Amino acid sequence: MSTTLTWSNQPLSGTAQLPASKSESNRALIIRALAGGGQLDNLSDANDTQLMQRLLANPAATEFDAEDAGTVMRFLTAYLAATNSHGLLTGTARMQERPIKVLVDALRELGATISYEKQDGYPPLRLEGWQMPTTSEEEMPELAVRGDISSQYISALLMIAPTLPQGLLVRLTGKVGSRPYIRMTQALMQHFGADCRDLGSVLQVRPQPYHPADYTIESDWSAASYWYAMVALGPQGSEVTLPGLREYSWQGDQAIVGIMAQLGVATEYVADGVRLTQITPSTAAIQDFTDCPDLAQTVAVVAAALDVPFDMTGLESLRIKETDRIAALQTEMAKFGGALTDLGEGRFRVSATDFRVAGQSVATYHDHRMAMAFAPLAMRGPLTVEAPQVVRKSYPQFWNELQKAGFEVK
Ligand SMILES: O=C(O)C1=C[C@@H](OP(=O)(O)O)[C@@H](O)[C@H](O)C1
Ligand SMILES: C=C(OP(=O)(O)O)C(=O)O
Repeated sequence: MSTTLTWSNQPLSGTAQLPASKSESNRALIIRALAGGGQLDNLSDANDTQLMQRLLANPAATEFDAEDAGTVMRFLTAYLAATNSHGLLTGTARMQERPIKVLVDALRELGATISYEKQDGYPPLRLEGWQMPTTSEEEMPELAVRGDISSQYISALLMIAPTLPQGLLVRLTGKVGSRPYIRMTQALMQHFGADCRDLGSVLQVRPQPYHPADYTIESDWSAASYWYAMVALGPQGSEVTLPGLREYSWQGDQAIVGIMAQLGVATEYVADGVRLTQITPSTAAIQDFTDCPDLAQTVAVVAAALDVPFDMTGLESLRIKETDRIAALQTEMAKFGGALTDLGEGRFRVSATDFRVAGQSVATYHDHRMAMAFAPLAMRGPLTVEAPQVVRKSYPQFWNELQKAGFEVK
């Protein structure tokens, strides 16, 4: 299946609906389950969140399928271990290639019995209960956890920490990627009454139980990035309003505001969200994506289409996400005249030679962000997106919203 997109040549205008943040939603669901209650408003309709809800609703199951959802796989591993559950935790073929050893090693140190069903270090996992090691009464267990593969391991450990008899001290080692996601975890934990402290490379959680609390999930800043791209690439005068985004956000992908200011989009905070308008883009730019890896695809495509030479660093984690996002970007950008060149030492350069959108077909590699990052190119010419249903992972209404905004979606 594929979807063909065409744009009318009119400026983009109006209001677009975003999904709620899947990162906030999936944390709130885990923490609420540990807190024993609380009202969550505006939970995401993303498949990743619907899935988390279904799996948490049936804790006595013997098999849990996290599909392609990284947060579900990682957060549930810790949650099921800490709640002394027994069962198999599995996922898609790609999920079985996404590493989980750092988290499993940490949980084993804390007393969980977990084994690998297939390949060491990767799902599926067999969980066989939890036995706290006998340490002296007051001793807070301390774990050294590397931060350079996925922050989701650290978030997963932090969220279960208030339920451990002595709490937990996590000492982060190496380069720490996706740090804002760790801060979001701590913020939500605190909202539900946990005592967690950020001492730089040491994160401390005291054994103080969660209490039920209510929370309204913010809209998703990563999803907003695709509307930034449409304003950047749209005809002169394009603008859009995105409700549900907050000026003081827990989401690191709010970094899109500063990045897109360099690529021709101004952000104004309005009563209930943001309004995006066009401004003149920079002639060249550089950006570190260590804190906001999910924005990399959107930005690479826009920079190439605008022919703004753009240097990107901090892309290490992109190779182990829904697909190898570096390879996928390189292959698909080349179809239009764009390039993402590896300059070595972690630096990539986006460039373009006669960038043109003229009916090309974009492959999506089971990756929602490949579909959504390339779709805005349709503002510049007709475009086909293969396997368009991939967007359901984080933004099921994406194509409907494009249609409402004036795209022909066939
Ligand atoms: O904790 C989270 O909600 C997420 C953390 C990030 O992953 P990594 O920590 O693996 O970079 C991000 O890419 C993912 O989409 C969501
Ligand atoms: C990487 C992503 O998700 P996850 O790691 O949770 O599968 C994403 O949504 O871009």
